[in-house]
Amino acid sequence: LKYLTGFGNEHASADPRVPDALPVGQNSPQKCPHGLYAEQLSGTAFTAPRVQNQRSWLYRIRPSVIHHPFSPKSGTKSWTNNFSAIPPNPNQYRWHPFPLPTSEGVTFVDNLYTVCGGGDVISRSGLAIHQYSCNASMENTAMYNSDGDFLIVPQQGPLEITTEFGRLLVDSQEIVVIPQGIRFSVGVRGPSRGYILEVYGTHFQLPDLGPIGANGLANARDFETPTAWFDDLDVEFTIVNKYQGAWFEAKQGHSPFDVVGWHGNYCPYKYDLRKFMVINTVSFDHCDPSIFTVLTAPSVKHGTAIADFVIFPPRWGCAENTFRPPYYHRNCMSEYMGLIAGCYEAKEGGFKPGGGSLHSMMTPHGPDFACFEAASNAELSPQRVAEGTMSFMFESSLNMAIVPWALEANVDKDYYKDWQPLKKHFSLQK
Ligand SMILES: O=C(O)Cc1cc(O)ccc1O
Ligand SMILES: [Fe+2]
Repeated sequence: LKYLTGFGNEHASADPRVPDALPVGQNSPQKCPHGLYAEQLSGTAFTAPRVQNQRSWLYRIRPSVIHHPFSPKSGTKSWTNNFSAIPPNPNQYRWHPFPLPTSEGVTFVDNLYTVCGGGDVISRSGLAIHQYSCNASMENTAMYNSDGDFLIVPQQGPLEITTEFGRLLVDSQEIVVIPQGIRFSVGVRGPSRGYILEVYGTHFQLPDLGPIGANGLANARDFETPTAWFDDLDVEFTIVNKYQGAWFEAKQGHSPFDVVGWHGNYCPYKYDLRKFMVINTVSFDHCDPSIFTVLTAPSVKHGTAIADFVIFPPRWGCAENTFRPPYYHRNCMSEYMGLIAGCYEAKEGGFKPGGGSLHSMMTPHGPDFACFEAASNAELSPQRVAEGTMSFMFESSLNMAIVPWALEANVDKDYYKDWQPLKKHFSLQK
């Protein structure tokens, strides 16, 4: 697969079978090349400031409008975007790895599972955190989200994603962003599992680098957008739509992946987390995890995100006279964590790949007992931190509610015991 590189670029792409598919010098000629239809997909208000404005023009065999009416889709009982009526729960939560399907033929769209979230889709500000697990490819089915953007983090199994903009292969240790409204279909090669961060009313952007300078963290050139690819299939297709947190489906007589060429800056993209340029202390103390921000979905309050996507990649630890793992802390933000591979530096046990944890607003957390004792007594030579690891955090300025089913299923009921053995080391003698 070929990709176009760069974050937020104004791209143009035509399927190599029809290299002159794009109109020249204008978006909407009286007749488009090759009898294609022009269709604009807007990702921001028409009048959004130029630096934020996002839209793409799609040149397709048929416009998206040719479909039958939507009716409610069944089988989505573990999904919600409505967090307003859920009883609050301030406890530390940890979940065992999310189970893989136990029967055959389970597709991505069939097995989506909400864990927690906050804000709301109607007033267009908020987030939701979900998991998926599946073992079959979506056939003649496409989905799109009217409510917001999906940032998908595969933990096990590569995803073969077909979109209106072309095809992407997204393996574990990579992430993909499918912005609001873009139709896509997910293929898998076997049992597959991962996490989804959904944000509404905002889009992901690269964080400012401030004094770091012009380079570093996730470099813009490492983001990859698909190149145009179309199929011309006159077969029955199901279009699945999530709208105001509810799932619908509609039939149409052709493939929605019929975009022969497109141009614009509103498109899906993927990023390989192993390309992240890690910045950290070379003197002393533990830096705040904001140094590991890959993407941020800003709120209207500057510097305060609806959600940050933060990773903890392998790196060197060399801080002197320092307790090197994460500090104990209480945060005015909500922190959901997941583990893609390996072991997380603040936990010696219990937190497993495919699992998750939530430390809600002001809920205390930090290294478990074994981690504290080991790191307090470790020799402070330069050390690789957690070779082969990749964990992440979805950090939000919103207060999140845990959905009722995630308070029951898969919960590690012993999580609080991680900290109970922490000893009193205090002594009046220095
Ligand atoms: O809670 C966590 O493990 C995430 C985290 C990591 C870190 O290095 C500093 C603060 C923080 O919240
Ligand atoms: Fe934390």
